[in-house]
Amino acid sequence: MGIGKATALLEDLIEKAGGCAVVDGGFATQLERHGASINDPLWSALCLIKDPDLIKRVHLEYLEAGADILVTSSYQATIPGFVARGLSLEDGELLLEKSVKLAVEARDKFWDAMDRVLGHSYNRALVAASIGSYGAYLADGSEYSGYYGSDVTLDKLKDFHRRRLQVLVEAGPDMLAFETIPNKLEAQACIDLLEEEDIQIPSWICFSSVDGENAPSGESFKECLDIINKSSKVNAVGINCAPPHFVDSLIRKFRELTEKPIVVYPNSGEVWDGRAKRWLPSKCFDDDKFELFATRWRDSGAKLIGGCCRTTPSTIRAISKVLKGRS
Ligand SMILES: C[S+](C)CC[C@H](N)C(=O)O
Ligand SMILES: N[C@@H](CCS)C(=O)O
Ligand SMILES: [Zn+2]
Repeated sequence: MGIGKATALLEDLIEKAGGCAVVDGGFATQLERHGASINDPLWSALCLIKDPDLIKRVHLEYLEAGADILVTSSYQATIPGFVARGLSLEDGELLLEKSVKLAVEARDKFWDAMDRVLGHSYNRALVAASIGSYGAYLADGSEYSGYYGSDVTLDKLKDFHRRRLQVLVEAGPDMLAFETIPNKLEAQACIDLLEEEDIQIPSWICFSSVDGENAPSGESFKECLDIINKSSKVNAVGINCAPPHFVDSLIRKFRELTEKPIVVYPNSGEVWDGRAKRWLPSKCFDDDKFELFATRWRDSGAKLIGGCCRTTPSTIRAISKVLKGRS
C-alpha cells in the first residue's frame, strides 16, 4: 500500500460512515466489566495471556454497537513488559501478533454475519493496532504527566517502540493507532519510526491532555503538530483519554494547526490515579451526554469519534446512533 492508498483507506471509511467514522470505546474498561482482573503492570494486555476469548468478545461487542474502527488489545502489550513477566522474546512477539489476529477474526466474523443481513447499516470495520505510549508501559501515570525523566532520549523511545511496531505491522492490521502520547519527544519518535520503517498502512497519533490546552508535558499542541504536519505517514491526529469537556475546544485548536483529519476519543471524565491505580470520581459524562457531544464534535470538524477509558459499548451505540442515524 502506498501513501496515497493509505490515506484513501481512512478517507473511504470516513465517507462511507457519512462524514464521520466511529471509533470503539474503552477496551480495558469493558474487559473489567466482564470480570477481568487487570490490576497488573501489563494492565489490559494481561488478558492476551489469560483470556484471549474475552478480548474477541469485547471486540464483537464494539462492532455490534457500531464501531467502524476496532483498536487492538496491545495498548500496554510490550516486549519488555512480557519479558519482565518471564516470557521469552518469541512468546512476547506471538502475543503482540495475537492482539491483531483476535481483532481481525472478530471483524471478519461480524462482517461475514452481516453479509447475510439485508439492509444493515454497518461498515466493514478497520483494525487499528494500538501502540500505547512509553508511559503506559512504565505504568506510573506518566502517560498523563509527560514526564519521562532526563535520561529518556529520542533514541531510547525509538528503541522502545521499534520492535513492537514491526511485529504489529507484520501481523496485518489495517492501520496503527498511537495512543495517549504525552509529549513532543515521543511524537517525534513515532514519526521517525513510521518513516524509517517505511510503514505503508495509515496511522494516527493521539495525545492525552490534562489542562485542555497543551500536551501533558506542558508543550503546546502547535509544537507537537508542527512536527506531525511534516510527515505524510501520519494520516490523522487527535486526542484520546482526556476528559470530554476539553474536546470541543481542542478540535477547534487542532483545526487551526493541521489539515490532517482529527480523531477524538475521550474518556468519561474520570481521572486516573497512577499511584493508587484507580479511577478517581470526577466530573463524569454519561452516554446521553456523549450523544450530544458527538454531534458537536462532528460539527466542529472531527472526522473520527469514539470513547476511551470508562466508556462502554453503550456509549459507542449512542455515538453511532447520532452520527449515522442508527436506532
Ligand atoms: C490508560 S491508563 C488507565 C492505563 C494503565 C496505566 N498505564 C497503568 O498501568 O497504571
Ligand atoms: N485502547 C486502550 C486505551 C487506553 S488509554 C483502551 O481502550 O483500553
Ligand atoms: Zn483511555
